[in-house]
Amino acid sequence: MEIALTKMHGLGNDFLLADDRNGSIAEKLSYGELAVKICDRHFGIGADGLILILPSTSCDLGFAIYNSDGSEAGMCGNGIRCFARYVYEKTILRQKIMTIETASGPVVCLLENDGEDLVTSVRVDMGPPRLMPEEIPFIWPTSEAIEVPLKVLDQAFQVTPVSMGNPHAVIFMDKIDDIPLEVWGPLVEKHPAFPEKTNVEFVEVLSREKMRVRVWERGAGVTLACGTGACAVLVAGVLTGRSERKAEIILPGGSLAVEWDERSGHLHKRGPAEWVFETKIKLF
Ligand SMILES: N[C@H](CCC[C@H](N)C(=O)O)C(=O)O
Repeated sequence: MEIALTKMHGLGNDFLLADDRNGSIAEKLSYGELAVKICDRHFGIGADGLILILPSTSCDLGFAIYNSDGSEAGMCGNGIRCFARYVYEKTILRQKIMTIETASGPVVCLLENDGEDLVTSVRVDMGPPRLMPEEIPFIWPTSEAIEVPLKVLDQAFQVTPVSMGNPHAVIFMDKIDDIPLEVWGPLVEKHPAFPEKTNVEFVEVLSREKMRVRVWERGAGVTLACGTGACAVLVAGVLTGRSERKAEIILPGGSLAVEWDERSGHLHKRGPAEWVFETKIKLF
């Protein structure tokens, strides 16, 4: 079976995109199986995840995201920008404002471009944060969980759980450069308080408008950036009194401008989406 794949990235958070609007891939193998095969950085092409372009009866198009471990996620902030640029420049959907159906609800993207009609950045209305423990999900006895204790090894982290359609555990620290991310990350990701596991963001506050983040992603491990994570960090920064509602979120792969709009309650973020290469693979 031959599959056309396009590699793109958003701040180094890299994805393989496949157009399966006709369902020809899904007929042969599950998207989770395909993700595991092609995202492996040694036995496959290598990526943090697989993104599918799908039909939709309620929105302009459908979007699905599978992590490199084959698990499906409800949303992907960097991936949706790549998706929007892909469908626009491949003339699948030649409109600058598009509504995309995702597993966690509709998302609106606005394409920005230079004179040559090449997309230079994408603004995304990411919708509202979900903060009730049962929405995240996070096992907690009360309706509010802001900076609550989470025991991991000899650490008692203060966690602010936030969902952007996928779960995030935001942990503020004085310094993040020397933390054992590959030790703490998976322990928080798989902590029993998060029944569907969680993405993990360790945050260093530089000012009320600037925060630095290191990310351990659910189902993917260390990534250079996480768009939903950047939104979750801003929400946690506001809820804990550390940040304004508009801030620069600095990730290892680059920065995202994120705003928690007071009027709508929605998160808005703006960032790049880059092409890497196109290929066709034969799966054996
Ligand atoms: N690993 C995430 C999905 C990818 C999200 C991330 N790449 C982003 O840009 O938001 C999860 O399992 O919820």
